[in-house]
Amino acid sequence: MSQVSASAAGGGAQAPPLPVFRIRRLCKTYGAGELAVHALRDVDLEIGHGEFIVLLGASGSGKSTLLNILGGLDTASAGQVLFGDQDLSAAGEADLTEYRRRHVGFVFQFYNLIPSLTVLENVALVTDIASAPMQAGEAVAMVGLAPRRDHFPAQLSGGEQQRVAIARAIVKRPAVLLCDEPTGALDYATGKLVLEVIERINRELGTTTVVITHNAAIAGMADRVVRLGDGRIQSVEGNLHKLGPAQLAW
Ligand SMILES: Nc1ncnc2c1ncn2[C@@H]1O[C@H](COP(=O)(O)OP(=O)(O)OP(=O)(O)O)[C@@H](O)[C@H]1O
Repeated sequence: MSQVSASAAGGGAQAPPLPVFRIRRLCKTYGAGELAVHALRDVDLEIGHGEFIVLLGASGSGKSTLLNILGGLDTASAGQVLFGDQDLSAAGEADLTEYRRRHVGFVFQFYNLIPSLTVLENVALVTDIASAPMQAGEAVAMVGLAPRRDHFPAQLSGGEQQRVAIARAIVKRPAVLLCDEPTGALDYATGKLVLEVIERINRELGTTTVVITHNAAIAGMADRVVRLGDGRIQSVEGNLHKLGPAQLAW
């Protein structure tokens, strides 16, 4: 995976980051015949190393489908998705499982923590299947929950549980962090705290990050904002001046 982990060697400050993902004419169709749903139609996109992408679009526009294909949870019907030099669109189930384990952290709207395990244990669980994880305690500290590491999920607020889910996603030092509505179940202030954690991980670990949201204000945090509509890319816009979560208002 040298193409993914390398920086833009010798490229100078203006060089664009090396692509982590190269998506070409990606199509995803669910079902067949009259019942066919064209969730993605000819999507072309490159996502650079360390980029923070916000994915916007109406309900049903294909955001989760794209994220799931990037994360190896779903497969393309046509077209190509390259992760570095690995062709995810040609990968079998075993290779996709290995890809997810090694390279991808997922954060969903609902936290899916194991209720009978403490914060630290929920995070440590993942380190067994990772090749070069950080210490579980380090990941818990990164999301600001060191004082709560021995608490159980039921003893935590929604935002704290989401931060545990983020610690679990990043403890294996994934190349890619994929977040599907990470603040969807949270109130304003808590949502901002969670966005701060995601932004910090992107900045400090250089983790390429894709965040799906219905909240257009979050777009201010992105390097680039990708809008989907009816399975197609409607626009891709760069932010010259990224905003921190504290500067966002909605
Ligand atoms: N497993 C599936 N079987 C059939 N159709 C599906 C399946 N998954 C998604 N779809 C359809 O594909 C289209 C895109 O769905 P997708 O979940 O990617 O949209 P989305 O933009 O993430 O929507 P939302 O914002 O509501 O989560 C929708 O029409 C959806 O109904």
